[in-house]
Amino acid sequence: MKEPIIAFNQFTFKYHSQTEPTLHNIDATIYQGEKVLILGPSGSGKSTLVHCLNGLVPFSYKGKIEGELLINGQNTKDLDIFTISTMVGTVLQDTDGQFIGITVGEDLAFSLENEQVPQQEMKEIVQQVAELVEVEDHMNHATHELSGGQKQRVSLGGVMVDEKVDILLFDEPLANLDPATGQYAMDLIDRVHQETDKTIVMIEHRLEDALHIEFDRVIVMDEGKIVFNGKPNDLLASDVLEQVAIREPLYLKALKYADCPLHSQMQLADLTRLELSASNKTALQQWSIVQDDATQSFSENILEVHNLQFNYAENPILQNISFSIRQGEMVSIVGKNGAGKSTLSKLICGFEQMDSGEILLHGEDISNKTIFDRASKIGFVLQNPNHMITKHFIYDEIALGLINRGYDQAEIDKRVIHALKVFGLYPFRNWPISALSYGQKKRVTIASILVLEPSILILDEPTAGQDFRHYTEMMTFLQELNANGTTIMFITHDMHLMLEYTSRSIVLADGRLIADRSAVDVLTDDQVVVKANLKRTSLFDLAQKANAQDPKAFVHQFIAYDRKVRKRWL
Ligand SMILES: Nc1ncnc2c1ncn2[C@@H]1O[C@H](COP(=O)(O)OP(=O)(O)OP(=O)(O)O)[C@@H](O)[C@H]1O
Ligand SMILES: Nc1ncnc2c1ncn2[C@@H]1O[C@H](COP(=O)(O)OP(=O)(O)OP(=O)(O)O)[C@@H](O)[C@H]1O
Repeated sequence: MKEPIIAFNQFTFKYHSQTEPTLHNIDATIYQGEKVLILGPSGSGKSTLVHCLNGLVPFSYKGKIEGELLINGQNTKDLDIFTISTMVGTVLQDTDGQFIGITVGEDLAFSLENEQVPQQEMKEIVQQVAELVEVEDHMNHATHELSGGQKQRVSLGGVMVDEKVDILLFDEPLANLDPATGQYAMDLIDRVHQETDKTIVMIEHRLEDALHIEFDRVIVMDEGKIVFNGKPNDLLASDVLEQVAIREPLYLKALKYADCPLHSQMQLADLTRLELSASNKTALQQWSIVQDDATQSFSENILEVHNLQFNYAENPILQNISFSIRQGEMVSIVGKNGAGKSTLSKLICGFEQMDSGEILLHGEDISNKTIFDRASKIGFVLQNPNHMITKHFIYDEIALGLINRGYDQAEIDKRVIHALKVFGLYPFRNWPISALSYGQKKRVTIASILVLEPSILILDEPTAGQDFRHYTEMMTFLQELNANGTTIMFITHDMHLMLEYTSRSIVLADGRLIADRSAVDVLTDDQVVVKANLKRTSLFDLAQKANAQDPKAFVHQFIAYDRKVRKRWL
């Protein structure tokens, strides 16, 4: 039997600024070398739990602790943050808060420098790790010049360099990674685990992607309490995930919709090993075919991009990009980390100036328009909410754009209160933004743009860091907005989101547009999938495994049925 490495005993934690504890009576033991996944809806206390483990609670985030937390048998109340950091390494949810070095190379070398590792050895280790996380071409780049996914890779590399820590904590390591890199990151974490026997604790909303590797245990949290602590297959056979509104792997949801009972012996956590009986297969094949593929017709182009070219210094970032968006469309922009998706959005909104090409809005060239001018027509929601937020209180943040545009107080109140309600933020309206979870902050930033009622809305990964209920609410809200005439473009790494909500996908790889087709067509074209680091949805694989006649129709059927079921939540 392995030794306990982490033990929460009747552990309760209350932030000073809160009236109620965020964590209640947590009892959980994690053993040396275990791989544990922590799930839970937004605001359930997952990050707080992780912060207790790495010492940020109570050293940076003050509050009151009751009960005890032991790491390696030592009570954390007797330890300082430096000692904790020698035992626990963390990849934070917001990677920007974590970078120490100015360049990628310096950042990766930081912990080795602290340990006074000889120069030559340090260089070799840093090079090796940079190659592992595929950032070796960016060693001299400043960390703020990286794309979201590249930052995530450097953070992963940062903890892997650090050989002395026994426990590795990952707070949503997949949030900004493209699907293929996400799988690669999970494999990498698994490999580090196999080679070092470190204890791995991971928080991840993308359950299906996390289950790409085998976890020993899953802990599910809800409202600061543990509601499940057991094997992945047992969890997947239970209805716990449904109760706390966490998205189950799609292939399992499809089995449930087709009335196939799930048992933990069916190897539910791994689609490649999933055991389907003959009757399961028949049930899936008979899944009635509903084509909801009504082709929409759109009128004029609202946005046109012609031969756009953009370099950062000497580096070509976007080359020869041309596409158009029609009034009323909802389009996804997908592709590899660093492909240029965020840069493209910044060029459209005027945060960067293109080197050549043309951008037309309603047929008019907007190249000379300022960011402020463009912002009343084109709303842009950044990937990282902390890059957008400037105010202390939620209400003020959402009202800011309206105040800048000179709306009267009554109109401001009306719009802000409506947005607070729609985004589930009304109960928190008087809170400081610093007391919100990452997902909650993200919703504040989207609300702050939507109150301006732009005619095109561009969102950079709107659902990253959101739990499933908020994901559904957000996407339903965007759909309604779209149905009422707002044209929407969003960047996403979530393949099912792209399939479910957008009729058309623009695919970028290495600065070039490599496909502009229906989402289903994109995801069934293996060449495009490989080139742009995308991933087929598991629904296709399940349909094939069940010998269903038409896997595409199976996916459509799932989307239509699932949408009806989820409408009941709203
Ligand atoms: N620094 C803080 N000060 C005060 N309260 C906080 C602070 N950070 C978090 N909280 C409170 O703790 C609750 C849980 O936040 P936490 O970040 O642990 O949730 P989470 O499960 O990780 O959510 P998400 O999935 O959205 O990141 C929040 O709803 C908020 O009320
Ligand atoms: N300020 C900057 N200076 C120099 N290079 C930059 C800067 N910002 C981004 N880059 C580079 O431009 C390329 C495109 O970045 P961009 O953020 O547009 O990618 P992305 O497709 O949105 O990626 P992700 O999916 O990881 O968010 C990357 O190689 C990145 O390193």
